[in-house]
Amino acid sequence: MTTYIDVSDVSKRFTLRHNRSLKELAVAAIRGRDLGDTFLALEDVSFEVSEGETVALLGFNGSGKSTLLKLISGVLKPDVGSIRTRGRVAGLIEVGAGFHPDLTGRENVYLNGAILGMTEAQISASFDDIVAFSEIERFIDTEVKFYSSGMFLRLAFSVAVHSDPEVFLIDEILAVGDEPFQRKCLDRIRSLKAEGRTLVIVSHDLDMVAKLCDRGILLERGKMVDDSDATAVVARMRGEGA
Ligand SMILES: Nc1ncnc2c1ncn2[C@@H]1O[C@H](COP(=O)(O)OP(=O)(O)OP(=O)(O)O)[C@@H](O)[C@H]1O
Repeated sequence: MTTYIDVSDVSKRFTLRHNRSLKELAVAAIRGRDLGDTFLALEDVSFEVSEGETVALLGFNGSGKSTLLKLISGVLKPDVGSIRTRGRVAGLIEVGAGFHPDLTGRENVYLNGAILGMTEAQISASFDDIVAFSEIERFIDTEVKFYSSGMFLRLAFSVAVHSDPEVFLIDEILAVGDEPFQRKCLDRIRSLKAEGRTLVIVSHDLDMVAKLCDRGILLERGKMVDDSDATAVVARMRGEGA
């Protein structure tokens, strides 16, 4: 099986900012001390994802799931280690990311499609389908700064699925969609899975991920503590045995 995502010995540290008084800053400068408090969000994480696998990134709040997804999508770079992906990667990670607020929905479809590697001709050919799937026809010529978070999600999800990605990364954002749209997204995700696309999903909806995903990777305070069957990892999170 071809490897589509290769995460190798990855660590990511963030600097936490604090408000300091001028005096504290001056003393630190004179003594040559760094006031930056750093936080290790991911520590030595390694795994590979093969073509056609559906992987859930699991863990409690702050365990590093979104950071890991951002690293895979290329939005963030690791401090240590390397990440390699193969084929077109479409990430639905932050609501509204990749959209320009002053452009209309229509213009943003072209912008987003281009970011996802589609040619102008491909976007034009899929444009009507993209808009129909999103169900925001009436607002397609409105500037997206007036969109609700659900409308952003609708358009972003629709462009991403029509960009024909080999690897699809989805963070919690489906949660901002209303129930009928969430159901429609899940149907589409299931058909991507059936087509053999590679999926990595972050969600706190444990029943959904256990049903949808083959494999679960469990993070605890930035460390990978389990990598097995999604149902088994979900059971472990719920304290139902290892
Ligand atoms: N840009 C940043 N600067 C500083 N700290 C950050 C930054 N991004 C994330 N963190 C910290 O890294 C840790 C992991 O965050 P992350 O969003 O990856 O967790 P998560 O597992 O997705 O959590 P949740 O379930 O709450 O969404 C958190 O403690 C968070 O505060």
